[in-house]
Amino acid sequence: MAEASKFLRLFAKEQQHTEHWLGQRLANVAEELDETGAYRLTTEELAFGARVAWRNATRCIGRLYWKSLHVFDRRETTTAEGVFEALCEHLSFATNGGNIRSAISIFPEARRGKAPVTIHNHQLIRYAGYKDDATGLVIGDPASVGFTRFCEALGWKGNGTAHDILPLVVETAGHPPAWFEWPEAITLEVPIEHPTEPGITALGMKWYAVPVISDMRLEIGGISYPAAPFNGWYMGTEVGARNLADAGRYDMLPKVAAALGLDTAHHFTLWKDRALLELNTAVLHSFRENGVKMVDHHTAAEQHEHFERIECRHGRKVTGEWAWLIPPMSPAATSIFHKEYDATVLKPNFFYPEKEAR
Ligand code: HEM
Ligand SMILES: N=C(Nc1cccc(CNC[C@@H]2CCCN2)c1)c1cccs1
Repeated sequence: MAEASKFLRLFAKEQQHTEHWLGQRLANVAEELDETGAYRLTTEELAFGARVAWRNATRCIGRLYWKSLHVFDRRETTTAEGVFEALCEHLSFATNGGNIRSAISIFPEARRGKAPVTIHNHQLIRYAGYKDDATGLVIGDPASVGFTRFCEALGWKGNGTAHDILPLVVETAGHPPAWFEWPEAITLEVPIEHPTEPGITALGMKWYAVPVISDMRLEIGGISYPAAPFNGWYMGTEVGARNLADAGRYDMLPKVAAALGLDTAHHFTLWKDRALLELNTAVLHSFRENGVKMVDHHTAAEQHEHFERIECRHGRKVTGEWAWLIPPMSPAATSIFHKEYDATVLKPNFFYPEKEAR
């Protein structure tokens, strides 16, 4: 009841409900908890809770837009086919022809610690990774090798290319995991081209438009929603400085450096930094050319500053995790680097499944 009343007080305060309304709501919830050991949020309370969970996400640089999160209340959807259909609708709404809109789909809450719906994907759209155990070579995304093998064990078969989109794998109570191939029409991708270096374009890189995190648990007022996939748009460095650059991911820096004719024999030529810069330039250029929303890390940092000012103006303390808020490229060139952040984890919030300490 403590978590419930804390959340409902927050809801009443920020939505300007009267003391009378709060008294009534708390009495009803107390009765529901007494009778059934659980209580149910209204759709309005659920949507407010999901938006505040984003506002409280200490690692998120994109929180300025927390109020505009579109919430799909899918608490009545309990079949695998229903989940797939709901997520196709979510992806279409979010993609919006490239003018990406932030959204979350919230499936039924856990009951007695059991999840009625489990989504096994880390992200709804992600590339497969095929590892040859003999040579150790990987085709595709090395981060997906384990999940790719899981999908193959379920009967899924990819085309063995570096950009095979993995299926949705959803498990509902009492049934084995089911997999579903996403319809072509809703998996928008962007070919990565460099505005002036044809050698980089010739590398044939591409990335998907919409990141949808589908393996985090949403907690609101003591209720846990284990399946609550949410999407925003990408910050360019996520694709250009990590997914395509990391040695443990697509490891493209040596190839980009070769395309630029750089001297890679010594660190002091800063060839890695020059390759990173041109790769990230290509990523931002390509998303913009294709009309797919993406934010550069300087603009994102400014937007976070704006978020901080608004939160202070509303008398709310800003919480943040510095090491995650700073971008992986030129961090000290953004204002975030030169500030300290209170890493307190407020609720509602998003957690990794095991509710591990963060
Ligand atoms: C709208 C555009 C958005 C942008 C540009 C953005 C940007 C980011 C970035 C760059 C990260 C760090 C990710 C990493 O380093 O792997 C992050 C983390 C996070 N974001 Fe956002 N975000 C956006 C929207 C959202 C939305 C809509 C939600 C939820 C409703 C959200 C919740 C989170 C959470 C929970 C984390 C931490 C993830 C973790 O702990 O692994 N973000 N965001
Ligand atoms: N732009 C985004 N990026 C993002 C947000 C949260 C989590 C992640 C994935 N983070 C995990 C990876 C893998 C290790 C470090 N980063 C990406 C968004 C994804 C969904 C909504 S916004």
